[in-house]
Amino acid sequence: MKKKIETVKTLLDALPFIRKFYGKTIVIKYGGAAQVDEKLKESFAVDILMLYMVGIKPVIVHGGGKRITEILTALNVKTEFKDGVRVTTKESIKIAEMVLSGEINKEIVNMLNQHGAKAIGINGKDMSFMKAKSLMGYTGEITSIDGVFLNKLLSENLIPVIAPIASGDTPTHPGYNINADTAASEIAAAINAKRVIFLTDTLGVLDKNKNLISSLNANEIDKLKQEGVIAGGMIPKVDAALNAVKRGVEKAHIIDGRIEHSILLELLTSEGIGTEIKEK
Ligand SMILES: Nc1ncnc2c1ncn2[C@@H]1O[C@H](COP(=O)(O)OP(=O)(O)O)[C@@H](O)[C@H]1O
Ligand SMILES: CC(=O)N[C@@H](CCC(=O)OP(=O)(O)O)C(=O)O
Repeated sequence: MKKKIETVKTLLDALPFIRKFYGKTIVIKYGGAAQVDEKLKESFAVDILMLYMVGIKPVIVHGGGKRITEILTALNVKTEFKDGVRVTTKESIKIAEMVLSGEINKEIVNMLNQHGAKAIGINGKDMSFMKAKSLMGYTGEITSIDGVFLNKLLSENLIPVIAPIASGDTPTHPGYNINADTAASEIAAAINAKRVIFLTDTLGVLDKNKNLISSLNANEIDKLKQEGVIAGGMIPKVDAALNAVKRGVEKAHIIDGRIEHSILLELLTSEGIGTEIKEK
């Protein structure tokens, strides 16, 4: 009996948070360790299901950079990054789409649906909901997102699982590869999400002594980038988080996907993990 009361108390502890987010949209960038470790994949699926079952509307935008690099390397195709963003060639866009929209997207969709959710996998070419122009070869810069379409999916109680490939502007264009952090941020802004959460493979943003920085603003980000403390894949992530809050998303967090149930810890408890990115 005592144990049962404890369970009920635990549930009640989450109530104020559930109330705060009920009916609200949360964009989750699914990347890093949580995307490759089997146990963490399961924990991710359960977290998303929990949000969905209590009436919160998750939207998943996933990465898969490591897997793309693995396949390109196996095929002897060289690949290059500039400031954490892949320079995509005519050859690599096809592989990127195959990996992101095929293998990874369907794995996530299947995992969620097997747990009892109603998830639907899409990329920007579906309904042409996300369009882009060239930034560097076939790496794209998003030009438009159809938020009405995404909201329609949400109103049907579906969980959109989005691969970061955008449609080009001609019938034969192979499309554009978009950095998944950037895509998550633009999508969160387009649908006026309440939160955007970036799951990654570090505690959050670390300082030069490798200590976690719990909160960062635009000026501090600039400084850390100039000093080279924020580098590589963390550059598009902090830029994306900052862009989201500038465009009206209430809060943006970069959190550690290596922690089991990190999403629930962040949203449904007073713990607050990782780094919050603020405008000022
Ligand atoms: N200041 C920093 N704090 C934390 N990680 C950083 C920092 N600067 C660079 N990084 C690197 O950024 C990586 C996260 O970016 P990335 O590999 O693209 O992750 P993801 O797959 O989650 O998008 C970290 O694993 C780390 O190597
Ligand atoms: C243009 C660009 O950088 N596209 C990324 C898309 C996948 C991604 O962003 O994956 P992570 O989130 O796992 O890094 C890439 O090709 O790696």
